[in-house]
Amino acid sequence: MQKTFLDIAVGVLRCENEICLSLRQKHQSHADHWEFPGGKVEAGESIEQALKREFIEELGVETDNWEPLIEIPWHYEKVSVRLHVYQSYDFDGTPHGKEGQLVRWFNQTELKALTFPEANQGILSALELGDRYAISGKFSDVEDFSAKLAKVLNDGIKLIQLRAKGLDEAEVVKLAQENIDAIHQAGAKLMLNGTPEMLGQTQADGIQLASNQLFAYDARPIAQDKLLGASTHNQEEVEQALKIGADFILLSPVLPTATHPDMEALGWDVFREMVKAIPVPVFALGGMKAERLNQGKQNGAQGIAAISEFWN
Ligand SMILES: Nc1nc2c([nH]c(=O)n2[C@@H]2O[C@H](COP(=O)(O)OP(=O)(O)OP(=O)(O)O)[C@@H](O)[C@H]2O)c(=O)[nH]1
Repeated sequence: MQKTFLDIAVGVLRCENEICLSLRQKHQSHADHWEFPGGKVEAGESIEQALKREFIEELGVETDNWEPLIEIPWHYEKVSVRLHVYQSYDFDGTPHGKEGQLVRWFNQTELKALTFPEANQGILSALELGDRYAISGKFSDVEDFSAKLAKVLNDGIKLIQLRAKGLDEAEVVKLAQENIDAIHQAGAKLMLNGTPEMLGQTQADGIQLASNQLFAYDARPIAQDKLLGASTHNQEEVEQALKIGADFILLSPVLPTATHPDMEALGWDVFREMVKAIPVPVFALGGMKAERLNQGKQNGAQGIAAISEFWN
């Protein structure tokens, strides 16, 4: 039976590096869990109207300029919710708990140690990941790799996947270690296209599992404080990725691509419908150009991923 979702407007209110949270109260579901303020969207209301109303009612602040961050469908035992998560830096007044709830500002690192309702994992990932994901392409030698990487970092890209099909595992590990400081100094994160064992030998931030690796696991194969990316092409792979606790998903090919000419492109309509059912950030891959970023976001993507567009 198709379950109906309750539409919930959820607001990530930001001030410089900090985010405003409130603590759910004893009489509520998820008591003593932190949450991003918000609540049920009333009939006839837009998400933005619901957010403005909730922030006045619950926190006593006027807010404006809400921008979509991520949409999260989630089935709790007694209720199914669709969290429409928006963010804004624009508010007037000092947020305070008008309904007796504790309200506090936290920086992004502190968020990781807090207890949230389960559905919020995808919000935390969306806040952590940027909107461009660069995948390494061809390089002639180690110097060439570092030069191409420097350009990616200089372009402000914060998420990079080391994918080097011609190298063996030890060489990939070595390449990762040689470049990790430059990546971290630029405030970026490195994903290894490889195995959990390889991750353990480096200071990389996570692994990107290829679609055919996803089925080798029954549960999350790496620690919670590392990032698990999953590469997928269809519904079955997406479900497996979620089963093993992927923090984010790459879905491809969205558009026809020269690197995989044999694969039929999903197209934006199918991509958008699939993303609607996925509770973690999804990057669009396949035929992506920088100018497609907005189109990707309008179709529900966290952002776009590409090899040739970013690595040259
Ligand atoms: N505002 C907010 N709601 C969230 C978050 N995460 C999350 O799963 N939810 C869920 O979305 C619903 C929010 O609805 P609500 O805010 O109108 O409900 P409520 O406080 O009266 O709590 P209730 O669930 O006890 O009815 C709850 O089921 C809540 O657990 C979040 O970060 N912020």
